[in-house]
Amino acid sequence: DHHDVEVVKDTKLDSKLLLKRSNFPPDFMFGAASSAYQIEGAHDEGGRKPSIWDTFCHTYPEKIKDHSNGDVAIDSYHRFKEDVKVLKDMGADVYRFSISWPRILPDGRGTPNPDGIAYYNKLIDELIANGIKPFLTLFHWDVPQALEDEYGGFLDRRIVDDFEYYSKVCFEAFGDRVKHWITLNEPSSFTRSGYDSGKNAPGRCSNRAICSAGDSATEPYIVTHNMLLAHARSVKLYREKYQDKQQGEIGITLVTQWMVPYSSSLQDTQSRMRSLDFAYGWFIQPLVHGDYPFIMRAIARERLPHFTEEETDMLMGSYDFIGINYYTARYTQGLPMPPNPVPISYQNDAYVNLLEAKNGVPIGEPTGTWLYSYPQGIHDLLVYTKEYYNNPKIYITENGTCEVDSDVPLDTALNDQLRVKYYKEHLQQVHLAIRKGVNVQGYFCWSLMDNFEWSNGYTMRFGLCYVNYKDDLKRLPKASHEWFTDFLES
Ligand SMILES: OC[C@@H]1[C@@H](O)[C@H](O)[C@@H](O)c2nnnn21
Repeated sequence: DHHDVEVVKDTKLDSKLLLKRSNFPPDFMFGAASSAYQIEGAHDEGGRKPSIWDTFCHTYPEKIKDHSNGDVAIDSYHRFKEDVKVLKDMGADVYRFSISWPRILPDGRGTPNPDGIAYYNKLIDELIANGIKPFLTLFHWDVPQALEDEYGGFLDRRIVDDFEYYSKVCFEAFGDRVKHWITLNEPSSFTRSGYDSGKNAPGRCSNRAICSAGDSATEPYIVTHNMLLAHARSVKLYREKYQDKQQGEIGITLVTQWMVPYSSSLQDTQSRMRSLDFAYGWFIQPLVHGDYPFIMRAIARERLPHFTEEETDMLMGSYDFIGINYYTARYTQGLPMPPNPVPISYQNDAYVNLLEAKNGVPIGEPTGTWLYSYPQGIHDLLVYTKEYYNNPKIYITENGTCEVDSDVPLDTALNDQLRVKYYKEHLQQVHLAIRKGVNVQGYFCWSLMDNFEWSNGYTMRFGLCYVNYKDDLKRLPKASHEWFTDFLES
């Protein structure tokens, strides 16, 4: 009756009004995220030696859309004080950034580089002096080239010891002031793009037209196994040697697109779960329940490594929080599985078509890139994680959208109303998930500034701030930066 309609209307209206910072839990942390190779530059300064991304961009410039690289990036190595001021003026509580492993340990191991330690100490001290808590990612894809040369990086079990030592150096150097640690950023993206499709460093895959070496049917599973073990050893070290004294927390950042069945057919609904298991369960299932998803064991069989009992004990529960990166969604269409499947690739093992549109209608608001805005997906992924994976403490360690770089006038480029809309709609969905009991305690925009977008170079802009690549990398706030500043005061 009339009253009910009013209630429904008010509730709907309410969700719009609710979007105030003060309607999030009082200790909920808001901020922005970045990563070393994408922002620092100074690729051969201060003792830093190449990572696999330096090598990848210099060796295969044609694999980067604009043939660019991170040699200079947005020069945050020299401008970090300016970056911190942008965060401070915005009212950010936290800033997530990553440490460049080959800046701390130029040869991947051995004596720490004092200039590298000094740089991150200056950045951490600048953040704390401005009342901003640092969230540190130890690994955001930049494997030291020295370790890639010596034993193939994450393809070899030896990297577990080297990653543990690198973690130790960072816990020792920064742990007195850094209370939030993330071991790995998106191991699935690193594995899939580096060893299955080959489109990112180190550029390995089965297709010899794209990659000079690699095996998409086996290497993704080996690399992921070593990444999970490296993560678990780093957490074990922190808990045994540093956590009591330093009182910090440690976790991992995972990512998945949200998956929506293309139709209500059994084949498509099953393919939705299979896609989530292959993309997300590959990591969160071992971390929470101690082994890979059953469907992966059933399909990948002998190509999927096993954990020893000791490794399972070390892995299960090896997180104080789960970081979740969310951007977009896909429709899933199940593919028939042949009676005697021939191993081709990790991607093929999932027997799914991921589709960006249905009957010509995109799954979400398009951006001209792989990213379609599907706000409900962040809510669904959060509720799914709560229900299937023991209701962990969660930080949204990345969420954001992009525009394709173009020659539009500067004031047009700065008026990023699509990003304002994206943040409003996704924050509303995060708030709804919190109201449903999901234990989300922080949210990081990707990204603070436009920066080097991996194989898309500088052609995709994700920043709350515009970086003028044609005018000394000047930082200019976009409309979304203004909106977020107002939101953080609301
Ligand atoms: O593509 C935009 C961003 C990258 O810039 C980040 O480095 C990466 O962690 C990520 N994962 N998903 N989306 N992203």
